[in-house]
Amino acid sequence: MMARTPIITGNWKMNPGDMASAVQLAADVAAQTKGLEGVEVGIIPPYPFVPPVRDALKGSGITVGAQNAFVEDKGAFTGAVSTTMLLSVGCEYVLCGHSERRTIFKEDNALINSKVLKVLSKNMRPILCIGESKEEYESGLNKEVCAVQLGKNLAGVTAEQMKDVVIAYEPVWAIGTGLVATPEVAQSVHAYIRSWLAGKYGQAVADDVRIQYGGSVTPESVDDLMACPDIDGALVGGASLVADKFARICRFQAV
Ligand SMILES: O=C[C@H](O)COP(=O)(O)O
Repeated sequence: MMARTPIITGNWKMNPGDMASAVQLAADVAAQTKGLEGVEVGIIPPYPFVPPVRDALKGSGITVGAQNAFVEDKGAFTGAVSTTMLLSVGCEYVLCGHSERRTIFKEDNALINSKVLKVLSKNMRPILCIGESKEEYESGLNKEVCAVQLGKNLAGVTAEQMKDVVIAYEPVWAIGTGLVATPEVAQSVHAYIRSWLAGKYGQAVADDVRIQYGGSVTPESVDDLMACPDIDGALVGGASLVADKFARICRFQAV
């Protein structure tokens, strides 16, 4: 098994409110993570801010990704943005299946699967977000829900392609609520996800896939989460909008 390089990404969602603030935030994150080694740090801004954020991060080693992509390359698809366009402005990865896309924008598993395959076909990396709702969690169905999403969203993805896939386990009840999953709960689901991947692709492939945790990650919670053997990074929302908080998360101290 290769050592898995931890990956911390900041999903800015529909924030901050203007380009100047976005550039400032990116510059502050770059300054405050300077010299950091052994971890991949990424920022996932709204579409219009991708090129200026990319420029503000130049030389920092921080990568840039996109929050969404459409499955066609170009044409009459008003409001859509293609993977080709994202690649041309320097995006290295694309979030697929974020719960806000699943619920607010009604994306179903088949569409998410098409997006994962499209992103991979462009040699970009999908960050596939999965996770259960509060009701499903309370009914003890978290692993079953993840298994269904993995099966449907990774349909047609080969073992060879899995080296470019990052999975983000994001329990919906933990997103933006301050209710971070305990390290025990998160580790147990991450271990389950890895065993599911081993069942489909073999243990060697599963051992190399990075699995992020997402949902109310803060400087206070990151160290204990990152100390878990199957937690390989964090997908950070709210705390990624505050440079010193995000930088501290990137400097997690797993013991
Ligand atoms: O993509 C990020 C997640 O939705 C987590 O968001 P949050 O850190 O604000 O809970």
